[in-house]
This record gives sequence, structure tokens and C-alpha cells, in this order.
Amino acid sequence: MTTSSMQPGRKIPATIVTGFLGAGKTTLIRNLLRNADGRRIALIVNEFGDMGFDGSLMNGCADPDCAAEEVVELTNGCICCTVADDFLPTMEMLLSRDTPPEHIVIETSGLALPQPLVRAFSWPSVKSKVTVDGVVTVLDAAALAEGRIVLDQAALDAQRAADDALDHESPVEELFQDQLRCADLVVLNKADLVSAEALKDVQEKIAADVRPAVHIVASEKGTLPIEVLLGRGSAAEDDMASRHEHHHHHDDDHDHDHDDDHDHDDHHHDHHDHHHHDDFESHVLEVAAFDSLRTAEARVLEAMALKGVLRIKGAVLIDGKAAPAMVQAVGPRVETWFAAGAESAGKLVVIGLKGLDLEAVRGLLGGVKAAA
Ligand SMILES: Nc1nc2c(ncn2[C@@H]2O[C@H](COP(=O)(O)OP(=O)(O)OP(=O)(O)O)[C@@H](O)[C@H]2O)c(=O)[nH]1
Repeated sequence: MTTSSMQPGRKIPATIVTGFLGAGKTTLIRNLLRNADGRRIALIVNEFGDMGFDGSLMNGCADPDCAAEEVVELTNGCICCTVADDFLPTMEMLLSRDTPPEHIVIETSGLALPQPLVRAFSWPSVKSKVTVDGVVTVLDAAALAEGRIVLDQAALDAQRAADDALDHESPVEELFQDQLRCADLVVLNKADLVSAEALKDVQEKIAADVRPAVHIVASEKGTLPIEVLLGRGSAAEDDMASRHEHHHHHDDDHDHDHDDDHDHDDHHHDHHDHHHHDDFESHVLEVAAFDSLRTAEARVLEAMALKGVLRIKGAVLIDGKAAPAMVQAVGPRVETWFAAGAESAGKLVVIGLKGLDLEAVRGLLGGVKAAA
């Protein structure tokens, strides 16, 4: 049926897919779209401070089974910081269509907080027409099993005990917990990379951080039945109190009031200001051709090992090869494959903690920083 979304009084469900850098959000969404079974799904994609790589991967995949009616990329910055400028107009545009989508899927940047985005669904122009169907938080089970995203709890406790200031978690840890706390469904992805015991272990640790009755499901490559991902009917926008997030305050902002005072960051319009994401930085490097795929992989792996580097992705040129090689690096894993027709070959996006050693990254990847 394609008319369900137009029944009077029925709101269009929107699923928010969140999760840390490289957890597998894009992979999960591609799988979902392939199994959409004729549903008209609109996809809104947001990336952190780069050139919208995932959007171009989505569009460029030319997958005949891809069911996305429409892919909209938000490019003004992080979705949770540009709600008013970018996200709401996009939603209004989608909703004003003669045939509005039946379902909306929103992929947030790996560094976005879901809470400000969910709150945006309470804005009058959106609230009457759309409801949050569910917040799906995708986790990298392999990274978690290695203790890469949740800092070692003992180290954290020691650090906290050593100082009475409360604000001691790393930005990565805080984001991670906020993404978990907001979840209606947690997907423990990359299950293929960990043993059953390790998976169970991670699952038990995560269970302490999610709200009651939130399901945690394992997946490989985000392959889950569409019925599991969509149709949860959580109406998260009406339930923000239980999804409370950390206060991401800055030195000049010690406002410890509750949610309602705290979310008006949306009204800062400085394009260079990543608000809660001041702790992270992202660079687009223009890189020269590598002599072989093997060299490219080795260099990227070395760059990933540099302090503060969290994610590298893009497309590079290889001597003697017509097709560019796609590069996807998360933690100690680098994936590469040749992809004819890939856009923006010769560029890598590097995302990491503020202060990462860009010179060292450039040294390894041979990159020249692309003009902004
Ligand atoms: N082994 C394995 N690799 C996976 C799985 N899911 C995703 N990957 C790989 O992990 C990398 C990151 O996947 P993406 O889907 O791009 O992750 P993302 O969360 O969209 O990444 P960002 O947009 O950078 O935050 C890619 O190289 C994927 O192929 C999985 O279940 N198993």
C-alpha cells in the first residue's frame, strides 16, 4: 500500500539511525533500503564536517534495488547543531510533496547527539505530521570488545576519583553514552568479527547503559529484518525525559539546568562552530595516487594508529588502475575495493579528536589539505 501516510491523522514515521563513527550506519541503511519492499522511503544523510561522502556513496551505488525515493544530504554541519537551518527546512520540503514519503530515515553523523534532533520533532510544523518511530543506535561490537569506544571502566573510575570535577568523561565516551541513552533499539553490529562470548560480554555491559526494555540485537553488516528496524512506534519526541543526555557545556557555559534550557544551541549560526563537537575535527585531504592498493592500505592503517585519529574514508587513485579505490578505515581495520565511477577520487576524510597530528597524517597519506 502506498497511501497509508496520507490517511488523515496518521503521522509519517521517522527512524533516526545514530551510532559512533564507522559503526556501520550507512551499511545498515543500505541494507534496509534494499529490503524496503516498495515502501517510499526518504533518506536524510548528515556527515560531520566533510564532503558528504556517504551521500555520494549512496547516490553513486546505483543499486537497482535501492528503494530510496529521495536522498537529501545535509551539508551545513552537524545535524544536531543545525536543526533550525538545515534539518527543519528539509523536513518541511519533504512533507510538502504531493506524495510525501511513507517513512523517513535519518542517518546522523557519527558525532551527533540524537537528543537535539529528536527534540526537533516537537517543532509545530513537523510535530503535526511526523513522529519518531525509533532511534536505532548502531554499535561496533568489534571495537567495543577491544575496549576502544567505552574507555576502560577502571581507568575512568581512577580518573574520576583523582579529581572532584564531574566532567571527566572523554568526549567519545559522553557521545557514546548519549547515543545509547536515546536508543529504542541497539544494534550490536560487526558480530562477525567477535566471538560469541565477546558479543555476550559487550551486550551485558551495554545493557547497563540503555533504558529499560530497549532491545539489543546483534547483526552482521546491519542485516536485520525490516520489521525489526521500522515500525517501533516509540514517539521518542514525547519521551525525552528518559533520554537525558550529558551536559555538553563549554568553559563559558556552565548552565546546569535541564533539557529545555540546554538545547537552544541550535540558534548559534556560526558555521565554524561545531558546538558540542568542539572536541573533534575533520579534514579533507587531497592525496596523490598510491603505487599500489597494498601501499594505500598500509599507509591508512599507519595513519589510523596515530593518536587521536578515529576514522578515515574516501576514494584514492592507484597507479595503473582506471577505477579509484574506496577506502574505509575504522580502528585497526581498513577495507578497500575498486569502484568504477566513484566521485571525488583522490580525497580522504580524516576525523579525529581535536589536536590530532595532521602533519603526521599528511606525511603518511601524502595529502595536501583541500581548500575549504
Ligand atoms: N566486518 C564487518 N564490517 C562491517 C560491518 N558493518 C559495516 N562494516 C564495515 O565498517 C566500515 C564502516 O561502515 P559504515 O556503514 O560506513 O559506517 P558508518 O557508521 O556509516 O560510518 P560514519 O558515517 O563514518 O560514521 C565499512 O568498511 C563497512 O564495510 C559488519 O557487520 N562486519
